[in-house]
Amino acid sequence: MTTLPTSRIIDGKAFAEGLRRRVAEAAADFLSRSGRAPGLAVVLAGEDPASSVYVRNKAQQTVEAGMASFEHRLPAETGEAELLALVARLNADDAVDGILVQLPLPAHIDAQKVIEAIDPAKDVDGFHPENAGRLMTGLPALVPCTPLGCLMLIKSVQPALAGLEAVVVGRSNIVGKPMAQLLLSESCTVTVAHSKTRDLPAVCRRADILVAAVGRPQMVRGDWVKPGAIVIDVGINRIPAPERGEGKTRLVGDVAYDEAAQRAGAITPVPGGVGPMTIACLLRNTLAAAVARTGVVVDVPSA
Ligand SMILES: NC(=O)C1=CN([C@@H]2O[C@H](COP(=O)(O)OP(=O)(O)OC[C@H]3O[C@@H](n4cnc5c(N)ncnc54)[C@H](OP(=O)(O)O)[C@@H]3O)[C@@H](O)[C@H]2O)C=CC1
Ligand SMILES: Nc1nc(=O)c2c([nH]1)NC[C@@H]1CN(c3ccc(C(=O)N[C@@H](CCC(=O)O)C(=O)O)cc3)C=[N+]21
Ligand SMILES: [Mg+2]
Repeated sequence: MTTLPTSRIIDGKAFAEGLRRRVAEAAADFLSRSGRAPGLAVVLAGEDPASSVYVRNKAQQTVEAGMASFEHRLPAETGEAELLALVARLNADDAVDGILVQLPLPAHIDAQKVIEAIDPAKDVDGFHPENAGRLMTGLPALVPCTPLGCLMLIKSVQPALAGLEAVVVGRSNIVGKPMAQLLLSESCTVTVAHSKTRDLPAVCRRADILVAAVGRPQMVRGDWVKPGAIVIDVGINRIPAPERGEGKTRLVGDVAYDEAAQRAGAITPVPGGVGPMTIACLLRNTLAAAVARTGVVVDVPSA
């Protein structure tokens, strides 16, 4: 009788704690060498429920890492011109090394215009076209936090990625595309799948590294996973959980975890996988931006 090996669970929460500790040490060095702490400004316009989880966790962790946190909570009715004026002030403020404008923005604001207004040197999300272009051309860049965190987790279980087949499901500018670019930089053979991909299960089964960034709860099934593959679940989906009581919800990823864990060599859980890495990488990018802007030399953790 044969039994399938159970996969290694990639503990993103623990990895993120370690990363935040290293960032905090470097932030303390930065403070002692420059006379100020690295600073992160977060702008939240309106009340998106998914964003509020993220903002809550992040503000606390910024301060715990020894960085200055500047919160700007604006009403949902805030005009585009007003938001652009705030970004201009943050660009000019020397105490601010990183600027994050929480997405999605209210529908009356052109998000792309706001992203392009951020000083690329302070663009800790890595969403500005200048940083996206630098990543694509192999120049030093601020890299989007979620894919950077995913790459760190992948490398934690498989340091040598050259030649591996990677499949990224999802092609957004904030997750799928930069993830594909990072894996290409590691010399993986990269396939980017999306809603028009034909026979997605077969495409996924080719993957030694499978990254799901789709936004569809538990879409990736167990039999889409090649035995032994590394599975990275970026999805954050809140679904009803009547078993927990009336009106209760729970978080699930884009991967059917229990099934996939039967076949994967290693897999990230939701919660406790990619999510905590996104915040840790945001702090890492804030430190990196502070270093690049000032020339103060401290050790910035990298993937
Ligand atoms: N853990 C974290 O830190 C973060 C988690 N997230 C989560 O990651 C997920 C993805 O986010 P994001 O990239 O912003 O999402 P988007 O909605 O911007 O992009 C989703 C992508 O998935 C593709 N897609 C949708 N349906 C299917 C399908 N049935 N088959 C194949 N592909 C499909 C879309 O294809 P097409 O382009 O053809 O429309 C699109 O490229 C969400 O659950 C989000 O909440 C996001 C950011 C950070
Ligand atoms: N400009 C911008 N940059 C972003 O990076 C950005 C954004 N806007 N808008 C929203 C999405 C979503 N996102 C998450 C980050 C961390 C968790 C996270 O910490 N998740 C934990 C806890 C979740 C929980 O317990 O509810 C986990 O998965 O374990 C979730 C979601 C960043 N985003
Ligand atoms: Mg991000």
